[in-house]
Amino acid sequence: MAILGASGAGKTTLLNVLSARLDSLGTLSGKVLFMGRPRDKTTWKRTVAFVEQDDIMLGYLTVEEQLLYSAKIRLPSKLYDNKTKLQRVEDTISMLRLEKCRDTRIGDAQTRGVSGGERKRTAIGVELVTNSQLLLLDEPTSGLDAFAAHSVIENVRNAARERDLACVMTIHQPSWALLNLFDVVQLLAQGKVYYDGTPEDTIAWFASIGYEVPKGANPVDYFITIAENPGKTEEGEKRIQDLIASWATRPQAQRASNASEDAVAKNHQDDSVNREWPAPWLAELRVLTVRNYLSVVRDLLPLYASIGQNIVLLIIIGFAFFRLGRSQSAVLARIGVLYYLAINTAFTVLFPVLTPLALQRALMKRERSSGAYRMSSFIVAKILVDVPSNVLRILPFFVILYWMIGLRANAAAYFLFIAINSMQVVMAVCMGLLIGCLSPTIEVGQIIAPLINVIFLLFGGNLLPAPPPWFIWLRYTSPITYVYAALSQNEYRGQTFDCDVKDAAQQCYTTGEQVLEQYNLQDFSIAANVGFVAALAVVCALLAYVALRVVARPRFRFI
Ligand SMILES: Nc1ncnc2c1ncn2[C@@H]1O[C@H](COP(=O)(O)OP(=O)(O)OP(=O)(O)O)[C@@H](O)[C@H]1O
Repeated sequence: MAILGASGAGKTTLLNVLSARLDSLGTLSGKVLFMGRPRDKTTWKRTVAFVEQDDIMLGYLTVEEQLLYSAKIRLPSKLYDNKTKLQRVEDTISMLRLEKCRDTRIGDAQTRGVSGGERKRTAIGVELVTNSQLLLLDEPTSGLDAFAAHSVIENVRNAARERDLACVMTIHQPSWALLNLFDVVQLLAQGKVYYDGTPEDTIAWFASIGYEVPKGANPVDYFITIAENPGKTEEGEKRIQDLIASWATRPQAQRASNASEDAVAKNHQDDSVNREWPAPWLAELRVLTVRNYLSVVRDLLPLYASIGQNIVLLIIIGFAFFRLGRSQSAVLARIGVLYYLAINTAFTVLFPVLTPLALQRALMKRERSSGAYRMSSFIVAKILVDVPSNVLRILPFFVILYWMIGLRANAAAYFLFIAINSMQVVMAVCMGLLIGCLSPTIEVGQIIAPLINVIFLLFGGNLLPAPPPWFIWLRYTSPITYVYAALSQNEYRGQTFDCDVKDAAQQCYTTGEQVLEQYNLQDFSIAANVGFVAALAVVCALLAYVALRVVARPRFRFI
């Protein structure tokens, strides 16, 4: 079925009402029946598949992978084993004529991928591969040339027939030939119907109420134009109201008979399986983790940027603090570089976590509107990929810097130094997740993230002489406090320094313990400090989960 109408006629709104995904306010009235029955709120999101106008896809995945992952998580495992899921992907690829581009990546603004028509057919395939009974498509042909548009509609029609799928789509200015591919066409103006029947009958109906298609004109354009009133004239408004009224009061002969009870009963499928999550938690986790992992290994630009960043930092920090000795100036330089390391990790990890979250979060919301997977598997999959990838990305920096600066030449201290910094990476990943999940948009997150870091660095070191009492909690919630203290204890404990100052009034540190005492870095042991960072990371991850449930929860409205 095609829904046609001028811009603003209410086509998208109608699809949103049918899918129950309407997120605007306003009153809804009327009835929505599916196969003669009211929609079941518990199964509807998995009964309906919706290809929205702005399809959200991961550009680094191939066409086949998009379909495969959709099948793996959205096809109910109770009805489809792995082999039948793969078969369904194969069938969908051939139905949508995607064989030629199955191994091509979708692409994005930076990298060219499949053509516009192939991208749209893939977006349709992602929905078609599922176990839904109704397929809704919002302007699947927009932005496509006539040939691509024709092939999309033809493929969808054949697939819908083969899968016995009810299919409703809005479509913008189709050619007459294209319109005739549909079984039913519905014309809308001001949210109301002014024609609903077969495409062939349109010409006769409009002629019968005085709108003969002018010679040479595209009938579709003509039928839409007569229901437009761009100048907001009284005459135009009257014409639209007449068109709506003529259809509402049409003779009985023109009324389509409602589906008979028999047909309803025959078509009614047992959809109790749609009440449950389609796949087990671990299967969801596996697919989402692999999908995230591929984003890291296929899009290498952030990795190259990070290698460049590490090289620049190594040159600057490594040579600025090169081979610190045992002099009094080296004692203070050590304190500076250890504090700097804690801050540097917090900043360099936050943004690589936040940036991809924008697309991932939008896609997750869309996929969860179809009841695809649990929120918990999304968060865990994100942590499972972001933590090791960020640790590995920064590890060479710590490994080399340690020796360049000439920190304590002791294997245990060296590995502990790497472990403490790695724990700080874990913390920064979880904090990035929390900020990304809490912010209404990722752009807002990118403003909040440095602000939070600046507050933490201010209260997490020795910058403030004594934090005001009502801000003391910031000192204990700042991960920098614990990382800085742990790194310092690891470096200073048991060390001795030369007292090489000439001025007798100047303080001289001869042992590392004196430094730790002076800078108040011994409140907790190294193990306790690392434990606090780990606990903060867990709290951030849990809060991220709660925040995501609130911010990115798909909303449904039923009438
Ligand atoms: N049945 C209705 N009753 C009242 N308001 C409606 C109705 N349908 C749509 N609207 C309102 O009309 C506006 C346009 O609707 P919508 O975006 O659905 O139009 P459209 O036909 O999809 O337009 P376009 O082709 O430009 O995407 C929206 O503000 C929507 O809230």
